Amino acid sequence: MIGLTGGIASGKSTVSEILCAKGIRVLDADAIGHELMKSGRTAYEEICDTFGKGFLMENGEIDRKKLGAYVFSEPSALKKLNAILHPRIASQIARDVRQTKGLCVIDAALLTEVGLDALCDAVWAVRVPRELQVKRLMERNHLSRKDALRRMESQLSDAEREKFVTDWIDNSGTAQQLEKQVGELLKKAVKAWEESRKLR
Ligand SMILES: CC(C)(COP(=O)(O)OP(=O)(O)OC[C@H]1O[C@@H](n2cnc3c(N)ncnc32)[C@H](O)[C@@H]1O)[C@@H](O)C(=O)NCCC(=O)NCCS
Ligand SMILES: Nc1ncnc2c1ncn2[C@@H]1O[C@H](COP(=O)(O)OP(=O)(O)OP(=O)(O)O)[C@@H](O)[C@H]1O
Repeated sequence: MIGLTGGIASGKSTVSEILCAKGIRVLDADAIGHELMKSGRTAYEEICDTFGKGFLMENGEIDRKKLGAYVFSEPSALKKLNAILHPRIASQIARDVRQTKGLCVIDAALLTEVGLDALCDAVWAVRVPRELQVKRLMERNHLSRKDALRRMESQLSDAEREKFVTDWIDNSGTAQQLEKQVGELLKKAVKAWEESRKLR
């Protein structure tokens, strides 16, 4: 199992796309979180009880953009949302991992915060220089510089990630340069995985 992490808008989804194109199964923690907060799920009820019906869209689903704008401006609210979702995301991913036979990658910005690093043999992290991260985040999410910085500051810094990362992926260059790095890391991971299978 490989953990894929990195700051917001560093390029994890872009790396995941490269991996998927190479036939690797990727478990996307953001997508799993989105599924878990849909109406009918227990997290939905807890989110409604905690944050009120003001965060619902007309169709009754949670308005993630509105909820995101609120929680990223209010640390105590983010803490409450994390307490509802993180244990559920962790359990769902642990279940998915148990059902996976081949090499698999967990894409999660909050890999260690959710405790998913415990499932991983290696942790890859994507990084970009801070200003480039701000620029990509502002452009992708149509955020002001202030809001982009707030979201970045709600996460660990790359210096803090250094403690648990086994391999860094530099995403300050072109798509081709990114693909080359991912290809090399994947070769190494496939080899390690095949070796470990021989020992089982
Ligand atoms: C705040 C929410 C509603 C915003 O939804 P939205 O669709 O706009 O964003 P999305 O889920 O795609 O997340 C985008 C990025 O924001 C960052 N992010 C998301 N949640 C958090 C968080 N709790 N703390 C810090 N950064 C976060 C990550 O870099 C993530 O990749 C949503 O992110 C959420 O429910 N977050 C709590 C669950 C969580 O921690 N998910 C990430 C698991 S790794
Ligand atoms: N090498 C690159 N050159 C230019 N733009 C890039 C590059 N890699 C990624 N991007 C762009 O940067 C933005 C952030 O990338 P991406 O969505 O992959 O980040 P992420 O780490 O998955 O974000 P999140 O933490 O929000 O899930 C996207 O708009 C993406 O198209």
